[in-house]
Amino acid sequence: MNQTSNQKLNDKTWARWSALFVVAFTMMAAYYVNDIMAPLKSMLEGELHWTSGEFGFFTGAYSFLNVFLLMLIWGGLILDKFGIRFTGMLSAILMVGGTICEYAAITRFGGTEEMLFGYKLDVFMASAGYSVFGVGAEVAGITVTKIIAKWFHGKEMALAMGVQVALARVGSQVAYAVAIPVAKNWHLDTPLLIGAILLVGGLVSFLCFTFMDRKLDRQVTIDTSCGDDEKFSFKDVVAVVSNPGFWLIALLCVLFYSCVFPFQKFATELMVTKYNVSEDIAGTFAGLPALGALFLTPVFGGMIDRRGKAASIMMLGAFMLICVHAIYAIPFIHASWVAIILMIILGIAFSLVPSAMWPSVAKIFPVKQLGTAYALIFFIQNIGLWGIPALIGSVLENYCITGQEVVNGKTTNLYDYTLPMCIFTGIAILSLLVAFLLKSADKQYGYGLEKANLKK
Ligand SMILES: C[C@H](N)C(=O)N[C@@H](CCCCN)C(=O)O
Repeated sequence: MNQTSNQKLNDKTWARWSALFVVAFTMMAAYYVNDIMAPLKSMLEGELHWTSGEFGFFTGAYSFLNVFLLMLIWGGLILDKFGIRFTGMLSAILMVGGTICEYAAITRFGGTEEMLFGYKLDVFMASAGYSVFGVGAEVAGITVTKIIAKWFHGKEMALAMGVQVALARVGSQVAYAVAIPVAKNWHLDTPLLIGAILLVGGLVSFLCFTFMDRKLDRQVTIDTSCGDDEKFSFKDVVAVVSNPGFWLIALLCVLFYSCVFPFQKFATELMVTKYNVSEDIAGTFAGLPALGALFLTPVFGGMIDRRGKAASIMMLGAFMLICVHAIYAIPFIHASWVAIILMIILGIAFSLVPSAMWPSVAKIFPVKQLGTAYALIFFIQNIGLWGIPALIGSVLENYCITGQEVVNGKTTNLYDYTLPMCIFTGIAILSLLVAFLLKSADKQYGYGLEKANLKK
């Protein structure tokens, strides 16, 4: 009896997993909206006359405010000052607001010739909305990591983090699979409208979480060690950036993710133009890495927990990435089955590296510096997520147009993707080099990355 009354809400399995699924739904909606415009690149070009450069600018806008206004750093500070409930709600509101702005840009001003600050009004406004959404999505990302740390402290924390990332991948995969069919059957803006509705659902679901979390806080003194330890402080910033492991993980993170997320944004068009995949299913192909990662991330996470070898696995993932991008770059291979197999291999790499990388952060830094480390790594990662799409879009527009085609009265460009794929291959080679340096640093500084997480 006494034992039951001392039990905190997160001691109950059903309660902590319900809390996880509730916040994971918000993140799933966020990942859907993050990826929903990518498969529509050619339609944006045909219907709204967006160039590849404009598409790249729009795609990179996700990270613009995070990088140039340091929003991830402020987000970290707000998270520590005002807590997970306030910050989570704030980020969900930013995601909804940004998406509504993006939707209004496309519906109200789509295809306009009006200019603002040297950009077409619709491109500028959609990018501004996507940028605000990006702040919400990234801050929500660190907030959810902290929520899991609080609710699963001393429990199945790694599994919970793996399940949350896996569920987020469902959002991505659905976005890639449905965007073109939905846009063709209804309107170009319908997939985004669905995203806005999902995000409102995500906001409501986060609101439900706040009630659960308030109840948890009201119960017998919750072990606050995790909350206090994760506070963002400038002393911790200095400690984190003085650690060589930080720079290697952050570099690997920016290089690896720059080869995956930005590549996926252009992959639908690559499938159609180079591998003659039908437009209706090209998005599903582009989303395959997310689908693979959905199943494999928890599996590889469990393997690494038991057997270790995280540094070697990051090297293997980076090597697989080089092979995938290098084969995509070969100009004379046009078989669609090759494209599918490469996407599956990319999915395996996309499961291997994150399931080894994120828990490694927890091995390199003490708990009190973890929140700071994650915020700074996300910040550096966002530099790549901003710069690489803009670079690829501009390269496509300036060097890769090979002709034009008219489909249903709408003119779109044809592109040769050899040069962009060579750029992705180059970045992947750098990521392997950094993964190798990380493995050497692990030997030198004894981070224990190759050791199993679970004690036998
Ligand atoms: C894009 C975002 N900054 C990111 O890196 N997301 C990761 C998951 C991070 C989980 C950290 N606990 C992803 O692989 O989607």
